[in-house]
Amino acid sequence: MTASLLRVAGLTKRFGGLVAVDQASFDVAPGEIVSVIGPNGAGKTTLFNLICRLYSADAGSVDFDGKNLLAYRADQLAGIGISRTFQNLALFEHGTVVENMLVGMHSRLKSGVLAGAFYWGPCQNEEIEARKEVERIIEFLEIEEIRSQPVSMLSYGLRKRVELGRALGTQPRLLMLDEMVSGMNQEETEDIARFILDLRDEFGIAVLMIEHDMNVVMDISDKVYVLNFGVPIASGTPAEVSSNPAVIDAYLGKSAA
Ligand SMILES: Nc1ncnc2c1ncn2[C@@H]1O[C@H](COP(=O)(O)OP(=O)(O)OP(=O)(O)O)[C@@H](O)[C@H]1O
Repeated sequence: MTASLLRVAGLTKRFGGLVAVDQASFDVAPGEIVSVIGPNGAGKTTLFNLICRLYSADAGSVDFDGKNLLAYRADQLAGIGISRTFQNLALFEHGTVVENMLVGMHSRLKSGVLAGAFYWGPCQNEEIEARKEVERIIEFLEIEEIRSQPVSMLSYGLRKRVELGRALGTQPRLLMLDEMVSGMNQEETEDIARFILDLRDEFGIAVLMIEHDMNVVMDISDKVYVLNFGVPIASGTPAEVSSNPAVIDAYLGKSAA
């Protein structure tokens, strides 16, 4: 049996009378790509926000690498190996590609703000290491040519790639991607799908992603977890889930079945 990196058990969130996530339970193994899918309002973003500690859970547990994740604050997650992108781009618009990536990395650098301001001793070494790491990520994501451009000048697809790069800057073991390819054209989508596979294959990074693009989900996921009205209705390989009658009903409606 593969040890799990992330284990979600019975995770529940209520907003007043609405149960937005109702006893979600699933595992992500090291180096595994797991997609969370479901129709609009199914509870996917709420599930992500629970795992990322933006919301507190009403019931259930989340363990990451054997640690009780619910005991951590959102700002501590990068330090223990979890990184996330957001549905809406969250970049520093006037900064260059390199600057945006460095901002992401500073959350995990150990030197204090004062040392950073004066570029002292250990801080100087960390800064050099951070810049080397940024260069590795830039090469991996094939964005050398735009490294000095302000993010505001870039196409949507390239901005998303920069956001992915920034998330990688914290050297995560689990990367959480929220609708990474929404709004992308086919070529941009295929590029991102390839990068996600390479992240797993080359660096062993596990990926938990919310994704509406079913081609991407079916092509690259090891496992798929399906929510509908907050309730888990299926989990399994892409082939198992796509032939599951409950999933077909949830997406197409019973009348189409
Ligand atoms: N902060 C909140 N307060 C009250 N209700 C909320 C809140 N956040 C989400 N909800 C409700 O919880 C349910 C699940 O929403 P959620 O955004 O998690 O779904 P989703 O699957 O991510 O949807 P989408 O695919 O449209 O992004 C919805 O009915 C939504 O209206």
